[in-house]
Amino acid sequence: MLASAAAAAAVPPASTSYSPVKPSGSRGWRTSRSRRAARVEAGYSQLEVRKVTYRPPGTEHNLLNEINLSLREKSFGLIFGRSGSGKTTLLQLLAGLSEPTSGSICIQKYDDSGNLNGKSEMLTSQRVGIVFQFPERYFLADTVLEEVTFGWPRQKADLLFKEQLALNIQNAFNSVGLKTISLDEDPQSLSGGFKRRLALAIQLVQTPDLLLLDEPLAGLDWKARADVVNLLKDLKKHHTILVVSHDLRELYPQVDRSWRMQMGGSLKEETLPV
Ligand SMILES: Nc1ncnc2c1ncn2[C@@H]1O[C@H](COP(=O)(O)OP(=O)(O)OP(=O)(O)O)[C@@H](O)[C@H]1O
Repeated sequence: MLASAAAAAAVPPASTSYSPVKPSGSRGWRTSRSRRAARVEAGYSQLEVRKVTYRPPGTEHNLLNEINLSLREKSFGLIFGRSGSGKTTLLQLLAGLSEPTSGSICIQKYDDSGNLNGKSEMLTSQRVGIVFQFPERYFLADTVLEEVTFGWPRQKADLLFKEQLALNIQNAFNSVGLKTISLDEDPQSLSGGFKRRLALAIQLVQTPDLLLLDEPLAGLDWKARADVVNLLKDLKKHHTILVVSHDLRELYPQVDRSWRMQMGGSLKEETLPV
């Protein structure tokens, strides 16, 4: 079954319907204003991490210390640094998997002149998609469709909701270049590059505003690496992407801003040493 043709037909039956779509009021970098108003509004939004410190519960040392970072929408940020410096820990905070000990993570709107436009909004986990290192190791389902919808809360859904879900699947598969694969295929039978595409699609179905990727090229052969880099180049046109990686040279052309995570958990903006 082709993804583009099959998405609607493949939507789960009513008895096991899914709820992947976030409440409309909290979606997008948009503020709480109406969608129509947002469309005519100029300006831009950016992710702002302000003085974030993190100390795991029950421990005595901070893993992250007063982290500041801002990333404008539809741009590509990269965090690099030595192993164990705290890069993944920061991604986990941004994804809402753990909470900062102090500081805030929010979205701030600006007008065209760079002046604040309204209050900042806390970044909620529903607005973030995260792809962990070696995501294919966590594939559990027997088919691509089940993998994409796996873990979604199950509840009664109306036809409109199902149509939206089918559309989200179709859009996600189109944007990662998977529109020709069969939704019945075993995810483990896909090539290395296609598995990474699938992992991205799984996140994109939920229409996140911020996409976090931990070592997206790790473990891939040269061809698949080039494939994923090209994909990220395309995704950047419509998404805000923050990557943690040691593969600086390959990602360099896509990078708008970069930071070095230093041992001791402080972050410093720095151009890539390539
Ligand atoms: N909950 C925790 N409690 C105590 N220490 C932790 C906890 N989580 C992570 N650490 C430690 O924090 C440090 C930072 O880990 P993290 O995985 O964020 O580093 P990293 O920069 O992403 O490393 P790598 O490049 O190897 O992936 C490590 O020494 C790790 O063992």
